[in-house]
Amino acid sequence: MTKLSVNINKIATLRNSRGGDVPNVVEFAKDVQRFGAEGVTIHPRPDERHIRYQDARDLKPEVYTEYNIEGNPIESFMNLVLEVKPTQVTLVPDAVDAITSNAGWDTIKHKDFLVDVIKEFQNNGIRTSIFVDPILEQIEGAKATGTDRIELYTEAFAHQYSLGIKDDIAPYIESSKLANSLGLGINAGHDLSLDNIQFFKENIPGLLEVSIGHALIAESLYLGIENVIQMYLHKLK
Ligand SMILES: CC(=O)[C@@H](O)[C@H](O)COP(=O)(O)O
Ligand SMILES: NCC(=O)COP(=O)(O)O
Repeated sequence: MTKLSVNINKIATLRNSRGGDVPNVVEFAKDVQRFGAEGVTIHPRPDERHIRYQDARDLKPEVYTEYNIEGNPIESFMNLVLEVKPTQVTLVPDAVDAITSNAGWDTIKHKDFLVDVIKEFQNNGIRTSIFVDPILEQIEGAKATGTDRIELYTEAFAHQYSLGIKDDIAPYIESSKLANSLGLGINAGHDLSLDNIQFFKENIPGLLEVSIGHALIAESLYLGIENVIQMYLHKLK
């Protein structure tokens, strides 16, 4: 069974665009769990352009499913995660000015750094996952860091799938088989959607969790807009 963790970054983006508290990210997190989501993911970035560090703290008492915090383990992020103690931390090597995550770790080059950081989180009872491209050497390198899980970076798969090219699932299948044989748990994320999720899930053995944000929020708008328009029209009669 694969758990769905809803990434609520985009709810914070919308809230921040008006400076108030609409939509409220904590209420949204409570709702997605009430509707069946099995986890809540946030990715606080250093510029706090969407999720703020204070959101991470405010969410803690309300996330009773899996709480997953993603980010680059710079000092401020590490302190935040060690304070909040989520279920899982997902380490992502993104640059401060990155528009969104755009690469997995080089687990070989950054092995010593990752070993130290991962140990620190695990010693505090926090499960670790590291964001990786579907490259066999990088999966072996991930194993050597001591991480509990990997998160497969699915942007390349999603892009090819949207063009009708399904063969690019192959490196993800090979990487998953290797991860399973090494005892690494497998998560996946980035640009997964209603369109591609079933194909991805059916092909990846041992997929434990997917975190989905951008497409899921856009799909919620598309699928919810008719209902809301009807409600306005009713009030305007
Ligand atoms: C690691 C990953 O793929 C997601 O966290 C994604 O990067 C979402 O972050 P943004 O919402 O800032 O694009
Ligand atoms: N880890 C991936 C994630 O949380 C959401 O990525 P996306 O669906 O916003 O691309």
